[in-house]
Amino acid sequence: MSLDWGYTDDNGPSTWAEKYPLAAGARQSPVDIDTSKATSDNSLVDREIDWSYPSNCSYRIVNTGYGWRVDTYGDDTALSGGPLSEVYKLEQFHCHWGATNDEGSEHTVDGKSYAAELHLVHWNSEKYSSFKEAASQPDGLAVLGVFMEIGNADNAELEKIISLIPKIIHKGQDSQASFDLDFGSLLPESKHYWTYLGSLTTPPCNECVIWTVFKEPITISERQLEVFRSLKSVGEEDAIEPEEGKLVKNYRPPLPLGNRVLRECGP
Ligand SMILES: CCCSc1c(F)c(F)c(S(=O)(=O)NC)c(F)c1F
Ligand SMILES: [Zn+2]
Repeated sequence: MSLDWGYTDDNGPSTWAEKYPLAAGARQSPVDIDTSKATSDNSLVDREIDWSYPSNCSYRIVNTGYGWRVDTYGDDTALSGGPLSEVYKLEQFHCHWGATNDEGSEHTVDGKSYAAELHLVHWNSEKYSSFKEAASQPDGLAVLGVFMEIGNADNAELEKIISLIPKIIHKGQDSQASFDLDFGSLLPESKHYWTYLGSLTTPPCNECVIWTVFKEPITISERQLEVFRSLKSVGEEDAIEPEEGKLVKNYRPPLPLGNRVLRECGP
């Protein structure tokens, strides 16, 4: 069964606008972060970006066919400050990666790619009554982007998620788990970031995201990244060869920033 969209030559990012016209919009993500174009904004410093996540929660991890996604039950989560005028709740987090370690992030910095990029997706629960409604509004979602670079050691917090991946190798499989997750360890120590107005980086590419991309990467080991690449984009019932259907990459290359403002907080 052919996918409506994906990351192969036949259905990849260059074809998305044929079925998802928003993908051709002027407020698309990701972008290349040209650091020479970033402008400092004291209002970002005055209202420090702040988050609160539970240390222990039950989560659902699912193979979407485009990667893994951890659904959080965001009642006692909160993201505020920085570029945000309201309080946002965490809906889910997921990751984008490439076939080799020299590609994989969606945002790039002065043309440099990282090996992967973690996205924590929040929705404006102060203004809107559901995630679905928020995803259709220009200030509906707030996504934290965290670059991931290869390190020698495993990332202990990510390992709690990665250990569940063998249970969701095929599209549509999911696993319920209750574990302590220190979200703080999934975010860099430095709160320095770039921010701009953008979109979902996957179809339907709604232009509903206030992006906050942290300057400091976190680390992931090569072994952990290989586990990501073992996920399959097809269901267990799809009879294919063992090496076929592997999700070796799921990133969208950068789109033009155009006349959008790119602001930064911190050097
Ligand atoms: C209607 C959206 C379904 S939830 C979702 C998602 F599945 C996704 F992949 C991204 S992303 O664009 O890839 N990363 C920021 C999102 F932002 C999301 F909100
Ligand atoms: Zn994403």
